Amino acid sequence: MTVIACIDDLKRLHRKRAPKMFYDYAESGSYTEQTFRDNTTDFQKIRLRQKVAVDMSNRSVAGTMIGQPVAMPVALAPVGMTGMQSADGEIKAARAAEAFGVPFTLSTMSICSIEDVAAHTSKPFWFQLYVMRDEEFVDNIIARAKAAGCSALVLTLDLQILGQRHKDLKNGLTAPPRLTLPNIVNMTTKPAWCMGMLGTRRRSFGNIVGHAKGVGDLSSLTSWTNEQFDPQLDWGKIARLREKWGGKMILKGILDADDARRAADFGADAIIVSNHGGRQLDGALSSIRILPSIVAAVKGQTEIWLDSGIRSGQDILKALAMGADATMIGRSYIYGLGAMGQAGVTMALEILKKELDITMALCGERDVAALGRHNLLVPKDFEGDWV
Ligand SMILES: Cc1cc2nc3c(=O)[nH]c(=O)nc-3n(C[C@H](O)[C@H](O)[C@H](O)COP(=O)(O)O)c2cc1C
Ligand SMILES: O=C(O)C(=O)c1ccccc1
Repeated sequence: MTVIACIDDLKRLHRKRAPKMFYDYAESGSYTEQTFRDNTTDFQKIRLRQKVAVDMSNRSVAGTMIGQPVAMPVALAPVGMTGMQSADGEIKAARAAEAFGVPFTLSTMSICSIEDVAAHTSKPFWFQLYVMRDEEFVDNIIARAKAAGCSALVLTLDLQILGQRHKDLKNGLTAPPRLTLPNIVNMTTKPAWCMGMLGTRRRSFGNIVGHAKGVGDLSSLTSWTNEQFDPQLDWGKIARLREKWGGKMILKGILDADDARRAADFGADAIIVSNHGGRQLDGALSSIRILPSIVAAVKGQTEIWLDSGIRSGQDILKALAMGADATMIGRSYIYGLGAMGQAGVTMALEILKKELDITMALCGERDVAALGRHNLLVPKDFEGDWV
């Protein structure tokens, strides 16, 4: 029996158990992967201030996100093709999140459809929207998310055109996912994954097949995305989308203080400081490094959440202490899913919560709401002197 102690252990198992093309898809950053690497290494540059001889009983890591109670300030970020990491992956992840008490976000590019996930969960989840050129499709998917009872719309703004990930190109990753011979050969070495996939009919984009124009065409992820996604998305369109949706709206992919101000003035219920896990603009700063400038610009006007690079409870604590109101995780739960299905997602959440709680105690804090810069040792030049 392998003991799973940390997220990295789940990552190793994910790599072993899922087909190379899908593990690579999850583990990729765009181009040189500089931003992808910075996301994790920048967290490591921040250190923690130990405090002793303070009462550490009765601790709580619970909080709220857009008014909804959460077991810890962590939500599952939208991840496309989750259902290729493990059969029916979106349903498994949503169920694990629901049982744990944290929000789940379903991607537009999911394998299980909105209706599939709604049928297999009992609490509302959030829906992430990618704005397509086909307006009828967009209207329709918003209506479907409403009908399924989704309690927030997460509008992603940083991927109207796809940053190239070299591994996907080399592995021949297509949209929707189809198998080439080398990929089939690799899959024969992943028997549990194959059994899972043979046991489900959910193997294509569940929200899209039969809904979006041209979706039947088999092309690379890059060309397909660029054909489907609306390159004209701007603040005017965002306002019209909010009218159509009529509920809570979260803007994802903010990485600039001026954009954050614009989003706050717009009245976003939350913004997600994110570089898409290093998968889009290679060369952008890590989320944790840009966070202080965004906190300075809009703290208190809208909730500020952060994702990109969180791999431990210590990282969550650092993000909160740097001024984020909450966090999101992508790969940290995807590794769990690829390693052990629903139980692996639960395990990832348990690991993060335990790490967050213990680290908080060692910092002399009893409540995540009390975390702040006083808990951190940040190098003087951390934010950098960029001009
Ligand atoms: C495999 C993969 C697929 C993703 N798909 C989507 C998506 O469909 N929609 C979206 O808004 N973000 C997507 N993201 C970005 C995540 O929501 C999130 O911003 C990112 O994973 C955070 O970085 P982390 O993986 O280091 O936690 C994806 C990320 C990964 C790793
Ligand atoms: O891979 C991604 O990061 C992503 O968001 C995406 C983009 C196009 C299709 C599927 C997922």
